[in-house]
Amino acid sequence: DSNSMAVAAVVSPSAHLQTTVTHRSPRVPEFSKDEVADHCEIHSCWIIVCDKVYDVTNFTREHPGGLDVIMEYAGRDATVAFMDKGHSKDAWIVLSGYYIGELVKVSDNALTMGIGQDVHSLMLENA
Ligand code: HEM
Repeated sequence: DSNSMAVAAVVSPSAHLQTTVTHRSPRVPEFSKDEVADHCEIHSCWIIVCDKVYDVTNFTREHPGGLDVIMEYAGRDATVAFMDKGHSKDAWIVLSGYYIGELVKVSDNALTMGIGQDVHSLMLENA
């Protein structure tokens, strides 16, 4: 029925704007901070950069800057570290190859109240 259909504008990792029709399930996978945090090991290493989630498991050993600096951020937000190092455009392209989805957005209200991710996790748990 028409209620279960939604038209969504989705920005793909390659930054092409697409209009797509979805049937309740979101087109781009979304992960909570807790889900990302579960992937903090050498055999499964996810990181967050600019609210996007990357599975860099197969890259850690190839990283020109070394395995350790990435593992320091395994399961966590590496935005500041990644930016501070001043990675090249190539590094951003390499990173984009490991994109798996978006970090869940928290409602503006929750953010304004300063509660953020915690509230969203509770909502998911009680859904
Ligand atoms: C996980 C995503 C990451 C990717 C895809 C990535 C990619 C790269 C690439 C391609 C280079 C080669 C130089 C360049 O192109 O800029 C590089 C170098 C480097 N990266 Fe990363 N990097 C990542 C995360 C990090 C993090 C979290 C740190 C933490 C500080 C870091 C620190 C460095 C350092 C220090 C170098 C310089 C190595 C050298 O002396 O040549 N990288 N990275």
